[in-house]
Amino acid sequence: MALQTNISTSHHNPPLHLSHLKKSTLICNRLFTLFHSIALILLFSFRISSIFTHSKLGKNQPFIPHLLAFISELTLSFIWFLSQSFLWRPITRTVFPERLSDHQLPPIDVFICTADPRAEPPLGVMNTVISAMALNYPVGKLSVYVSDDGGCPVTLEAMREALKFGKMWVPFCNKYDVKTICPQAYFGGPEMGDHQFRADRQKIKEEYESFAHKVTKISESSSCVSNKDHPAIVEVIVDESKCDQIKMPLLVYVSREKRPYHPHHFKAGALNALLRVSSLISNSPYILGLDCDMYCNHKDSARQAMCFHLDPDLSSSLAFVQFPQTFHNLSKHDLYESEMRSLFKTSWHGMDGIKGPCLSGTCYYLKREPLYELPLKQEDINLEELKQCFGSSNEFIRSLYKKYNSKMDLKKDLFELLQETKHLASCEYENGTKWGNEIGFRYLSVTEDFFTSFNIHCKDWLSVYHMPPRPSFIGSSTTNLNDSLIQATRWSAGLMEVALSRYSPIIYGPSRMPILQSFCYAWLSFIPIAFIPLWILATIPMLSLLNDITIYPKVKNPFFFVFLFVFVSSNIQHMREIHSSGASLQTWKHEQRAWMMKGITSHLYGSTQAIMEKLGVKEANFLPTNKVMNEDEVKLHQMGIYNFQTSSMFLVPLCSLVTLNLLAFVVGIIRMMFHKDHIDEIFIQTFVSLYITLMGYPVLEGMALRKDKGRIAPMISCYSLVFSIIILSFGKLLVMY
Ligand SMILES: O=c1ccn([C@@H]2O[C@H](COP(=O)(O)OP(=O)(O)O[C@H]3O[C@H](CO)[C@@H](O)[C@H](O)[C@H]3O)[C@@H](O)[C@H]2O)c(=O)[nH]1
Ligand SMILES: [Mn+2]
Repeated sequence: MALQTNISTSHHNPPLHLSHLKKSTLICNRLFTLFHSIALILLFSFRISSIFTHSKLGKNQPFIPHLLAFISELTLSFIWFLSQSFLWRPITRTVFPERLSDHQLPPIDVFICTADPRAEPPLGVMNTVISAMALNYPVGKLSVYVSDDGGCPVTLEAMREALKFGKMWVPFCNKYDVKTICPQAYFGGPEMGDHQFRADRQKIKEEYESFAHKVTKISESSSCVSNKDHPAIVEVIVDESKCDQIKMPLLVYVSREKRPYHPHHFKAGALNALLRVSSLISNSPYILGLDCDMYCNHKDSARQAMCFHLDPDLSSSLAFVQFPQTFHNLSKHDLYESEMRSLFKTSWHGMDGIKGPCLSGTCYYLKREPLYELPLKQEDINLEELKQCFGSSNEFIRSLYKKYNSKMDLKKDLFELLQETKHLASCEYENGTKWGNEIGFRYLSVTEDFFTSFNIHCKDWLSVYHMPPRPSFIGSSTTNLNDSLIQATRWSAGLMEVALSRYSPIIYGPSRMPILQSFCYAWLSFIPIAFIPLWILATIPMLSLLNDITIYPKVKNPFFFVFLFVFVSSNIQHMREIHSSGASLQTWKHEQRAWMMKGITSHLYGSTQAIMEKLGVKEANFLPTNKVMNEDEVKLHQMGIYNFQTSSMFLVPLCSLVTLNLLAFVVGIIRMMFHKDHIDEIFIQTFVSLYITLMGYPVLEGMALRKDKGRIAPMISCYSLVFSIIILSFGKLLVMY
């Protein structure tokens, strides 16, 4: 297919990167937005007139159901409207890293966060560490920091082993130009090459196995647990067993001080401690942020990122280069939408065409500078003021104005330096400073990536999204309903914390960034409010049907086609998006289902959590997702069968709503059969119930047909029955108003 592309280049000669804009997609998107908007305006006009004339509708036409239906339509339209900003100007990019020479490359500090050795097995974390050390980058310009929020001695011990193994692994990767630089992933792949290579590969494989065995063994010990009460630990890992012939990136272990009752601000707190500690040790101007399960899968990602960071036209205003998150454990039926396709394959490209994608927590190359707001001119520098802002450490403040440290001074003052870093990683250090509020990663929300990113963009920084054909980073995604819903609840809470704060993008954004960009951020922060229309649509049409109330236009009414158009057009838009990101139509079904399931449960609970935090009745919480695989679970996941082993809090609403809609559908059909003249009136409502029943079919199957471990337990079905009765009695109230 011939693509009409608009290419814009950087002014480096020859260019370091190109960006492509597909004009045809752009025109198509905008026309679509136009037609859909017109349909929505017509739909509102129907609603408004039917609400205002409801008194004329007769005694069977109460007001509340119409009002609720209108609220659901308004909310959905609002979300839809904001989401159009992502389709305004999507772009893609190409880079030419071979045009950069080694001496140009700036130093990079890699930050790897881990929090819980039980949920995040140390062997997996070490694979990430090793893959980062094997990046194709000048050795002296790469430092790897591990933040261990678990404060676990096993992680430290594992790092010593990782450095030893790394000394064999990195030369092997260099010698054979190995692409998969994460050992675990590499040995899971095919083996190709000549005799010499096979022999070397076999040798290094044995070394890896022995390393993996050691780490697994120490991970089984009773000391492999989280410690929530300990002083700061900072250690530069050195390998004494071999002389220092093989140069390796600097490897540093950091576990900030933890005390019960002292708020530690989860991952953002860990990252800020790393920012300070690393500034005394290597102080590189760029940071590669990684979650502990996200290994480097492309040795050139750092060089690719530098194609943007070193472009003379872009450099001074570019805050970060974001790569997509990709996952090794997806199933071809992505039941729980763990792939986050819409974000990484659509939304981020869209934002990239405005002022850049949102920071995504991991897989980013971020400049240090946007996290600090420093007085740039020498005469503006006031030490006291700086201390109030950045804390009491003179050493740290000096680092702010210093170029990165070379390894030379490091050896000399290591002891003193480490003392100071412990002070920087202590609980007390941030007291009374601006850390987490105006500098560093922000604490307001448990989705620290989202909120920090919003702050950076508000200050007019740019970002870039780069999605090379070979994934640069690969991690593990959630593979069961329970983990997915818990994770979605945390995200919902985090996003709503921002949406409900004074930094709400819809209010705080427009004066500080292009309007379309603030719409993108607003859309992201308002994702959770989808619970409102979803709950309404799952209950009101169904209850109205059961209680003889008509809330949608009759088939003969011209507005019927407006509703039909809106429904069909929004789904076609979704399908078109899926198609253009290369996924199959199955994905449409799975994404619709996941959206409904998460909307009914996670978004509701997350929003409630955020509201309770706002009222001061509950504290924020960050439960790391589980990265340990269970064989039965993996099987179900690969076969595309839902695993309903989760709490009743999640299951009961789902079971009740699906069953009630099935009931309503049956009642609707019976009524249509016996009173042909009713078809006209109840057609849409019956259809809504059918649609929800079909979307919820796996739930019905889980309740009634399945016998395996992943089914829905009979006890849950009993609770659901009780809950359904409550909903039905609520329906009786509706009729009255
Ligand atoms: O108190 C904490 C909690 C978590 N983490 C680390 O944060 C990372 C992300 O946590 P994970 O449990 O994997 O959460 P996910 O939901 O998978 O993470 C997504 O969402 C987070 C925000 O909620 C972002 O920070 C992540 O980058 C993004 O991948 C992991 O490396 C954890 O070790 C900490 O360092 N300290
Ligand atoms: Mn994760």
